[in-house]
Amino acid sequence: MSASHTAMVRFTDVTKTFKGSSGPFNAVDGVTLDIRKGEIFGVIGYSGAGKSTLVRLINALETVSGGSVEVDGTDLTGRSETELRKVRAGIGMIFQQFNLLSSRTVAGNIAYPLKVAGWDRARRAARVAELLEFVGIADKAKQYPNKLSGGQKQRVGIARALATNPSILLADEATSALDPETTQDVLALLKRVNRDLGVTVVVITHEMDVVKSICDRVAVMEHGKVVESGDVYPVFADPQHRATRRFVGATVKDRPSAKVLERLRHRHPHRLVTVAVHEDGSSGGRITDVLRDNDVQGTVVFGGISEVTERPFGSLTWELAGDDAAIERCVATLRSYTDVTDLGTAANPLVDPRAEDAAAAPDPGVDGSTGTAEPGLAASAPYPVPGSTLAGSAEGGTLAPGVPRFDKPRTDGSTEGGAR
Ligand SMILES: Nc1ncnc2c1ncn2[C@@H]1O[C@H](COP(=O)(O)OP(=O)(O)OP(=O)(O)O)[C@@H](O)[C@H]1O
Repeated sequence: MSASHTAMVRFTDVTKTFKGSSGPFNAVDGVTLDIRKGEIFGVIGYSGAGKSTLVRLINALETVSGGSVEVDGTDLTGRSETELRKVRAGIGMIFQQFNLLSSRTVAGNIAYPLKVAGWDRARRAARVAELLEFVGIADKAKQYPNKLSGGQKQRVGIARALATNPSILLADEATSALDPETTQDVLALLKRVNRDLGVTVVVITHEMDVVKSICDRVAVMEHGKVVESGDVYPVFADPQHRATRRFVGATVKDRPSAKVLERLRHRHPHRLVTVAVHEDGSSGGRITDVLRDNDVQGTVVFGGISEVTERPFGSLTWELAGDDAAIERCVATLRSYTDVTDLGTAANPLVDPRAEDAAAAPDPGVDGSTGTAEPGLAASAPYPVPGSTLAGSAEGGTLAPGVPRFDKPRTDGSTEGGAR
């Protein structure tokens, strides 16, 4: 559904202090943020960043130490338990481990919150049938949770969370225990919950892929603070904070890391430049025009294009060979309409700070300040483009027949021609 600009949740200078083993610390530290009615909002951060605490403040499972949280216009500060229960009734929640009652059937799990809310048997049965249909597991009504797959369990969790018609759904790492294919199915269901039912969805995750797939806007958290927030596409296209660059780099994997770059330079000693492919997806054709007009030979030696919020996103790294002045003219022209990162030549190498940040991305389960693990490297994707040559020996190997052209981005979110 299209989001309005009215705040469904408003955090104003919110702090949550816990007692730690070495004294009090702020798990949430001065957060000011609006989550709009009707949007899918992502909160991303490494383990311990404060995401769960922030979200638990929305349904008053935690209370603020400072600042205020408003839900649909109601300030939660100083409310009685009875008043908070009313607010909570409008908020559903799903969890990584599903939290289903093992002693109840699927139907029994979904009916449970309706029973608590005092619905009579006939109304409960009708609502449960409707929800089972909506989440696509009508045939599993009489099964017990231990007979279900992870994806089916999460569908039960979603149906249960939606039972009393909440206006907000909080999803705390809801796909983290699922395989990639099931993750996509559950994310598609969350999108339907948002679009068809008008529910505002707040997604907590440590995976930028989740944000990339379904979120309208995102907040990046580190050490209790929101370090960056905004519409998902611009955050991907121009990440400002190091933590954001790490998340983006780890999911898109379109830029060669220092190690890969070193190998590329052996095979491609001429000028290397990384050219961003954004929004309208037309930069591919324009690059070849610019090269042709300046009599510069271009070869794609690395790259990846996928989709972010259903728009093309990624970059291609080119080797440019020709007259120095002509190459400078090409780079200047390309810079007039897209982002160009100059990687220099084998003799005069330059680094890409974004690729460096991505390569330094820690394991998602680890706090961002301490990790040093390197994410998997994308194999490069050499493929022919009009007016340019193919890097026969480029990183990552051979040219598969039918490899799509770079100006036709794939829609499955994967790196073209490369392992992910
Ligand atoms: N009730 C509590 N008492 C004390 N410390 C807490 C409490 N709840 C959370 N914390 C601490 O607050 C910090 C933030 O935790 P939080 O669970 O919000 O982070 P997170 O980003 O959701 O991480 P994860 O993905 O690992 O759950 C962590 O250091 C955590 O140990």
